[in-house]
Amino acid sequence: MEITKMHGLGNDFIVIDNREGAAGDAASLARKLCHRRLGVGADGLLLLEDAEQADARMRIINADGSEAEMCGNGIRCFARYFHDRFAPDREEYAFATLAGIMRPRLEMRDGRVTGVRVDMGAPSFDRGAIPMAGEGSPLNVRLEAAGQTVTAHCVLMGVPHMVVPCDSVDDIDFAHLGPALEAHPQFPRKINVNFVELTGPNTVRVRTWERGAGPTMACGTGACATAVVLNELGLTGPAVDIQLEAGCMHIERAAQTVYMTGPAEYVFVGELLSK
Ligand SMILES: N[C@@H](CCC[C@H](N)C(=O)O)C(=O)O
Repeated sequence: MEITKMHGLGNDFIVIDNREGAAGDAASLARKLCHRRLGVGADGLLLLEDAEQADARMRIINADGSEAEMCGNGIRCFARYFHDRFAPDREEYAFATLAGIMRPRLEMRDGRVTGVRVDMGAPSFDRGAIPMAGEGSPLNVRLEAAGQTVTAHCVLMGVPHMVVPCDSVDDIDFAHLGPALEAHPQFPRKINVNFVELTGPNTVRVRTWERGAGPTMACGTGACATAVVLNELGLTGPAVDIQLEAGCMHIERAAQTVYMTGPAEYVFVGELLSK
């Protein structure tokens, strides 16, 4: 079976053409291949499947085998993969995901893909949609986790996200707070956790602890969630640069949607000898 390793700002994926069911039991394949020592190493699997009302379906299986509704960095990689293999004459695609249809557009220079801009759809502050137990606005929640009290702002951006502003993302107890908040009992389907630090009027550093994958180098839906929440709180304008260890993602909040722009890179194409 052919596998393609790709990444978006270090959030890494193994892409598999699963139109003929090559992946088999996707959860156990993800756990095996994503393992950093016993497998290839990745934050998740991206499976390409047929879709009726879109160019293709993208499924995202986290490293722990759980299936997520959407993946921002993943869809940029998926768009580049789809372009190179199936539709090199086009630059815009519609991909079905569990969070609805996503519309990436490739940015090209001299015939090369330099980035991908994606219409990520509308954020939701509906408690039931996130989903989140209790009452009141998800935009201002106090939570007890890992012996600390945390003020969090929650939003559904295809997948559930919590945004936790802090003075410095380097000084938080990431290793304990991340998993404790991810699995906090108030979130029945768990949640992605973004610790965010404003570094300028419209620039933000983000450290994400992902549901089903733990610490990742970047999170596309997390970057969108961060931009939406900070804008909603009046702390930034509608467009922000999200600063990550491996580079930058640009997020723009529009009236009914959010646009994410960032890179999508290949690591290698290889053959898996046994599942
Ligand atoms: N890395 C992703 C999000 C992947 C899904 C997430 N782990 C979840 O389970 O919600 C991104 O770039 O958006």
